[in-house]
Amino acid sequence: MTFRLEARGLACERDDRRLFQDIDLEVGPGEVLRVEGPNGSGKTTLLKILSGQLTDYSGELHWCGQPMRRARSAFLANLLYLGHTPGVKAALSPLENLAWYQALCGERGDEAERMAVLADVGLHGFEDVPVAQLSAGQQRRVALARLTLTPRPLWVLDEPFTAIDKHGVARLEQRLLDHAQAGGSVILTTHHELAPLGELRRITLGHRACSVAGE
Ligand SMILES: Nc1ncnc2c1ncn2[C@@H]1O[C@H](COP(=O)(O)OP(=O)(O)OP(=O)(O)O)[C@@H](O)[C@H]1O
Repeated sequence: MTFRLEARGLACERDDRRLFQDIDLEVGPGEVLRVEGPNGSGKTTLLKILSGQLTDYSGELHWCGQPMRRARSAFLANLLYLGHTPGVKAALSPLENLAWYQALCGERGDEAERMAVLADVGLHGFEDVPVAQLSAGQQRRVALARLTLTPRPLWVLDEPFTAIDKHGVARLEQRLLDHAQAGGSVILTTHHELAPLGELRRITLGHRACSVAGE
């Protein structure tokens, strides 16, 4: 699996306030990049830019050496983005949510697969309960089930550990590590202290100059 997301000279302003500037980064197979910074420093904004959801920025984004505007459909076919809210439909059950995700991705899947993935994220017995009746951590787990259900090489995850219990955190850390070791890559934000995650690099927002460092 060969792929590379590159950003050169990224800068973004909101309401005449510069959030970040001069961001250069590259992410490829086996790599994990953690975006750090205090509340309001622009982490979510940067992740939305890197996942092709925002276009009001300056600088350049390339996917596999091609400008993003030309590579967009190939890029999106390789991307799995999970936002800082679970993004699940409250009126639907976990099973129905996963079927809906699969339909959005143009996949049919089957119910046995969805049941197995939900059991894997600790939702056995809750498959048919409306998501509105699940706890915050259980709702997050429905979203996290997509990591297994919709295999994609590049994961962009905004605060994926939010509301997850201690055991779930350890499972998710292992899941991120396994993904990187299998040749995938992860860009994430988290206020949670991470266990060692292979090729972890950090980019820190919230200073006049942004910094990128290895572990
Ligand atoms: N659509 C928008 N319009 C105007 N301002 C925005 C918009 N989106 C974000 N902002 C502002 O940009 C700043 C950065 O927001 P962002 O959500 O990227 O920060 P963050 O680092 O992810 O914060 P947190 O750690 O609290 O999640 C905030 O001050 C926010 O109010």
